[in-house]
Amino acid sequence: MTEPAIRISDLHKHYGDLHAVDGVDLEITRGEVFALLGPNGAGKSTTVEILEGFRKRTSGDVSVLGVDPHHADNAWRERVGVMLQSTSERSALTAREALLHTSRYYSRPRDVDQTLAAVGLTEKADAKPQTLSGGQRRRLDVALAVVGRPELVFLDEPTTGFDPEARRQFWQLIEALRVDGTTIVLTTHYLDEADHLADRIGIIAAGRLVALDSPAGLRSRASDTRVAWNEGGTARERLTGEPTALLRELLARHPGEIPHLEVTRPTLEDVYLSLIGEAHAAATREEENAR
Ligand SMILES: Nc1ncnc2c1ncn2[C@@H]1O[C@H](COP(=O)(O)OP(=O)(O)OP(=O)(O)O)[C@@H](O)[C@H]1O
Repeated sequence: MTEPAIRISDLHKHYGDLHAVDGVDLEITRGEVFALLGPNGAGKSTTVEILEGFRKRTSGDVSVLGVDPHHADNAWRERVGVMLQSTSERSALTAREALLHTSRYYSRPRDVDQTLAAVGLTEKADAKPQTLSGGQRRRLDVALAVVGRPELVFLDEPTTGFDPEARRQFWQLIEALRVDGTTIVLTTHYLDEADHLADRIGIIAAGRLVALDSPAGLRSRASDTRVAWNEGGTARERLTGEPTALLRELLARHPGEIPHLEVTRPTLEDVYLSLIGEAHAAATREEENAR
């Protein structure tokens, strides 16, 4: 079996009394696109920064591309792409110059102009970062993270501030990286993004991994489908685990069209919100028991 890209075992990070990461176990396979979701303050960035080698852990074992990131050297850095939050903000270099400069640190970099095109910045190649919009600057940050052709790339909230078209373009870039065999770890607050891109999703709440599954696997945890229709001028709605049986019943009652029929499968957002709600309820119970 090949070594996973990332292996985390019983990871803890404490800031004083706060357990920002509270016993996370996780393996991410090579070539996988993995999305880490969770509410603000859940511990996503802390976890990712430990994996990037930028933050010291309190305890636990971490291996990234076979190396403990806390003791990583330049050879390891070359294999790992990191999207820093708006690194490009205060650069005196143009977008193309910044990419060229960064690409020189790598032995097999991507073509700079192709990378600019992949993030939709060709027209802004000669612009200085401070003249770019927030979304464009973030696209440059993404380009800087991938120009070195890393084996593994960390993208922390990569599409925050992107317009819908830029987000679709970013999704295409991720698909292209996936085809290249790049392992991708991204954090996001956009559930549709995780649903669209990720092979697996990890949901983290209060420093603990509360779910780990494929998008389809997560969606299937919500059993109830919403069926809405109109009966005798009154809007009706039912949540059911057996929508087909309900539809048969309705068809028998309505020989023609069922008026205003709507059948809605639960979304990933429904499942996410219910998991986060359960995690908060469990944390509150634990706190009360500890008192
Ligand atoms: N340097 C620090 N010192 C003290 N507490 C910190 C520090 N960095 C983060 N925290 C706390 O640790 C917790 C986890 O923060 P983290 O940034 O990992 O969350 P996150 O899931 O990335 O949130 P967001 O979605 O808002 O980016 C938060 O309660 C935060 O306030």
